[in-house]
Amino acid sequence: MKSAGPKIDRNTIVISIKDLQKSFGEMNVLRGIDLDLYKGENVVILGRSGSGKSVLIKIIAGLLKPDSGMVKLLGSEINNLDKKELLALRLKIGFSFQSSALYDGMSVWENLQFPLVRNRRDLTKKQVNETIEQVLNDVGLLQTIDQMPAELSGGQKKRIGIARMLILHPEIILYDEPTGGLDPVTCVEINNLINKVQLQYNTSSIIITHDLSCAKSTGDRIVMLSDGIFFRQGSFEEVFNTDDERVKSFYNYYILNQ
Ligand SMILES: Nc1ncnc2c1ncn2[C@@H]1O[C@H](COP(=O)(O)OP(=O)(O)OP(=O)(O)O)[C@@H](O)[C@H]1O
Repeated sequence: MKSAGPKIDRNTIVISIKDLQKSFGEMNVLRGIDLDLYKGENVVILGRSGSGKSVLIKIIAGLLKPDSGMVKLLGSEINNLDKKELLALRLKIGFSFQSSALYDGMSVWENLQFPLVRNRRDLTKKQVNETIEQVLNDVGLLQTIDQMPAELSGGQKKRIGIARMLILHPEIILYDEPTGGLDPVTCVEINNLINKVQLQYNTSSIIITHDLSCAKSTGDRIVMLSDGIFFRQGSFEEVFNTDDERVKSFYNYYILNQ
């Protein structure tokens, strides 16, 4: 069970998705997805490999076009925005990629400085340095400031990836398999960081994963994706306290693969 979380504002919807559909040829990957994400909430989308989680998050991020349906981010329907408006909106959305997506040829400081100065030309050198140090401190890795990505562990790279996203203070964060490829102890650290970010940066997040521990500790709400629809949702306990074979088989699959 997730420990005491933030106050969720159920009067403010930051992501609204209605009847979203996406096919590739004959394959109907998303067959009518509806979801409202409330301000301050972390929603975990759980689904087996190939269930369409990445396709969904790419559509929300505006990287992939749906066949039909609607996605509203912070009150704006993304299909109705021109390129400039979409870019401005994207600045309010943080993407935490599975791969961390750091620039290998740049130090940690440079990896953070690059997006910051590109988007905040108003900052002085001193403010840039202070902002970088603050965000590195928040993810617990100030000591890596001069290191290169190749010198970091997988968990540290994930943290720096999260720091690079946080440096622009996003309102919404999309996490793609945040604990993918990490050992169980490092997974717990990343889960704790996701919760800390939610509280400290007042973010609302969608977390896609097939890691039940991650879902349990970070999700204020869990939705389960299978056969192109969300077939079950609620707290972790509500979702898993069932005889539904699709839920039980997911659970068994997870336990077997630990
Ligand atoms: N650009 C594409 N062209 C054709 N098929 C695609 C494309 N992107 C995804 N698919 C298909 O859509 C289905 C869902 O893929 P997706 O990557 O969303 O799964 P996932 O739930 O994220 O899986 P995993 O947990 O393994 O990352 C898969 O069958 C995949 O092959």
